[in-house]
Amino acid sequence: GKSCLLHQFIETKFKQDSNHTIGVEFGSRVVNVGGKTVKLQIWDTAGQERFRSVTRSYYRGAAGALLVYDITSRETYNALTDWLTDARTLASPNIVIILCGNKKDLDADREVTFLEASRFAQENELMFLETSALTGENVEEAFLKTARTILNKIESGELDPERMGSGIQYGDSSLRQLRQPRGTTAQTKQQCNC
Ligand SMILES: Nc1nc2c(ncn2[C@@H]2O[C@H](COP(=O)(O)OP(=O)(O)OP(=O)(O)O)[C@@H](O)[C@H]2O)c(=O)[nH]1
Repeated sequence: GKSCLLHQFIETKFKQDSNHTIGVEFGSRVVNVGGKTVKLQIWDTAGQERFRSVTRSYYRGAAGALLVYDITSRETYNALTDWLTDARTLASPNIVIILCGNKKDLDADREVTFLEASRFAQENELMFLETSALTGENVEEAFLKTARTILNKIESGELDPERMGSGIQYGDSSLRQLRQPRGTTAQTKQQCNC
């Protein structure tokens, strides 16, 4: 459901006749997160094993990741451990990961319970949501939750955007003050206006 989730997030509609992704595709959307304008650049990687060597090169420099399985397929759930290992070893150790149990609309065909997956998420320090790329349920939330958590980590100093491979780039140099206390930022702005 990766391509359909990305399409739903960017176009706000369900992608009919989605084919297997060849290698990697790309999408971006500008969003507002906590009053800040953020451009999210998203890589949609192929899930098929034959593309693994290509997709592995795209982990580096990612600030966040959506780890997706299909709630109607235990096989996709069982594969999560391998995908998670790849994400943690190939991306930054600070990477923010949200687990998405997709195809929430197909509850009658469910093979993985919400409780089981939320336990897995908790054990592995992942955020967790069940989504539906078909109805759009929780899709925006999944991307925005990831963006908000990344931004919070910058504000708390846990994540340094200036570090090589952080996956974050300021669009405007004044935003570098993101890590300063709120009062300081306002004061600096005032000084600039003089
Ligand atoms: N019912 C339902 N079907 C979905 C949903 N999301 C995706 N699908 C279907 O699941 C199939 C695979 O979706 P994709 O988004 O192409 O999956 P993918 O993860 O990008 O696949 P790869 O590129 O091969 O890794 C397609 O037939 C979609 O129509 C959903 O939320 N609900």
